[in-house]
Amino acid sequence: MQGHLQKAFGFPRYDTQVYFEFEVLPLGVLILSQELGTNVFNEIPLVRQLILDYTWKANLSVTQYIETFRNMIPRLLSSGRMIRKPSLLPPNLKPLAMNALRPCTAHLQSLPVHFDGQPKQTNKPNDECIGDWDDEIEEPSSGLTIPSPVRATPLGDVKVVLVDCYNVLDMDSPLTEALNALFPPSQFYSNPHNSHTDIARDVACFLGATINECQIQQACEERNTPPSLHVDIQRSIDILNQRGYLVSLIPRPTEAIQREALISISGLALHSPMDPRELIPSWDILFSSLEQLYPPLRRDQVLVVTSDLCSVGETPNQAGFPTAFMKRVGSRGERLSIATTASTFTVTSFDDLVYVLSEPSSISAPSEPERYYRHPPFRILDTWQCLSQIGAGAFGAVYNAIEIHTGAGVAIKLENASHPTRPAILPYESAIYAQLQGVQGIARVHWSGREQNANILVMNRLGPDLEHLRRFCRGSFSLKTVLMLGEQMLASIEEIHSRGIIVRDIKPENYALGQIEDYKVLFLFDFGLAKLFLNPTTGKHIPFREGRAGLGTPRFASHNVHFGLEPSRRDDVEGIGILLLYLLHGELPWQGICAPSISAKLLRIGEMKRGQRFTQLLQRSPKFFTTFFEHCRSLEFESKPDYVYLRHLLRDAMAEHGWEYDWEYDWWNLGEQGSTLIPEEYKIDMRFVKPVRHRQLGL
Ligand SMILES: Nc1ncnc2c1ncn2[C@@H]1O[C@H](COP(=O)(O)OP(=O)(O)OP(=O)(O)O)[C@@H](O)[C@H]1O
Repeated sequence: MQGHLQKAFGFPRYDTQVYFEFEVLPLGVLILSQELGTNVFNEIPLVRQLILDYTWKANLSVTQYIETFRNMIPRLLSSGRMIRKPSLLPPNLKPLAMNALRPCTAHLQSLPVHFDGQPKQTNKPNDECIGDWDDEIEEPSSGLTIPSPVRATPLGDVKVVLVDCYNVLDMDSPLTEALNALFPPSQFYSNPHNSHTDIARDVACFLGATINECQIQQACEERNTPPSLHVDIQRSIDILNQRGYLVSLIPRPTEAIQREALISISGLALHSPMDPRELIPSWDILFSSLEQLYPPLRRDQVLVVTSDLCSVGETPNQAGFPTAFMKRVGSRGERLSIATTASTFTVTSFDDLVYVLSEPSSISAPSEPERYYRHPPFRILDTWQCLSQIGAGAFGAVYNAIEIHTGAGVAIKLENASHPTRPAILPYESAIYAQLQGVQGIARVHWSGREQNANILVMNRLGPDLEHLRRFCRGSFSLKTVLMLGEQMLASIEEIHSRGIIVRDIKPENYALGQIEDYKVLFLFDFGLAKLFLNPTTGKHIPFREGRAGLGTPRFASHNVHFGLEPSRRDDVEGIGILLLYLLHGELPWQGICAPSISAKLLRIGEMKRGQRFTQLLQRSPKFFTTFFEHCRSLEFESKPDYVYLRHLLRDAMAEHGWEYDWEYDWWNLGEQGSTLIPEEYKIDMRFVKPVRHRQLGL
């Protein structure tokens, strides 16, 4: 998030203590922050970025309002027409937010990683079958489907229709009139598409401020205009009553005058078992009061109709109620209808609702919020907002997300936890990550677990991967960059091996640079094929086996793997050697060869790696590569590679050319204007990144 903002606006980098709280609430309140309280207008770029990322079109207009409203503020303040109010965020949200943020890595650490491969589970993958043993780029798998958390509830049993009062009343009408009286339209705002009253109202909500509420109220009272009812409400309530439904209200903060309007609706049961100042209803309290009034009552007999399905607090779905998400088409209410969680169905008016209740079979297509859940934006555990998809792998998808309460950028890997044919890999990968936490060059894991029907892994967001960068650097890297990268790869693989894990899938797509302060550090990710090579109890090495199916990516696999030998540490190290050759030359001799079948092709590549073509490749590469591969290929199956020796080879090559390990890769400092070859989407404004002294890799 921070990098993103820096990139987009040259926005100053925030220290980690600063955090933003934002939530889209029905009133259009967008962002509330303790830190922002006194200087909110400087944060407009932030808000705009949030809105862009959220892609909730509805709120784009709110930003426009804010920007326009800025100009009004000094006048309003000096005229005494505006006062500041404390945050509108209900206090009960804060503990919730903080709980969600509690670091969960402790839990991760306790996850068992089973000896010799994948975790013991019923749909346990066989490592023979999960191999990515195909050099071709595959189409991403057919998309992730995360079933709705609540099964479409048969509505035949519904007895109570619990309606959000914002769906009943046109809350805008009196305020619009009052504000019109207070601020003549021509005075502040000239955009014909938005009235100044909209601006004032929305920005007041946004700021947690009130535009001289007394005056507005006075103006409302003078006109004696309670909010009008949405046109379809009375007729629909009458029909529902006739059909035996009880129509009741979800209590919301309503002014006396609004309550008056509500009372005027015949057939609407008015009772407020909760404190109406609570923005988020407590469903338990609400239900128990309904239960007392209309016993016996089950939760699936209470249909909640709301235009606010933000996943703040417990959602009605989670509380066990069937839910109708009401998105009024063509009204201001449509703009403010927000759903980040699933509902049982969606309606656009009370007429629709009446129809659906009489014809429950008409609910066929999944409701809109379910689609939200599958396609960003959607939210996980009220803590991470998924903004866009950044990648898809064999297992599922990876999303670009932000941690809502800190603004930190994270990547979220998701897989369908109960795919009928595909085994679940992510819990296994999470356990591997847990084992590797703290290793330099391994992304920090924020949380992993299962939510609804998805396995989830939340980790630090990384920057461009090496394949991406190679293409941007015109196909290959300089020797100096290759050496610097190689040294980091060897340093991290040594630590990974020291924790009993072999990676078995070394490839440029699995190495990426970090972000923000780690922008020069190389990270290894994707441990879907990683494996424990030491038995954690006995410390014994996995047994040597032959006739194994291929695993990993053939282009970078060691020659042994092509001939069916069980991979071990030596194969990871050889994979790094092959990867370095690839980065240096931009290609490998076995790319694009033809063979009658895949197995013939794999055998052919293996032969090339053992034969003349490999020797020729080494001959046209710097000398140290020959020594590097001699060492790798002299290792026994269980031998520990001499990482220090290999790194010395790279260091010596650097020294030979008089280069220092200065972390200045090819993609930095090119050209006189300091232009870089970093892919556009990863560019960061270096003015806002503290100078980082990366720790020299010790030998
Ligand atoms: N921490 C991260 N930060 C940023 N992007 C990431 C992160 N993790 C994964 N990605 C992106 O998601 C893509 C897929 O992730 P990953 O490689 O872990 O999945 P996979 O299914 O194992 O992939 P493959 O099948 O290609 O091996 C990556 O290529 C990368 O672009």
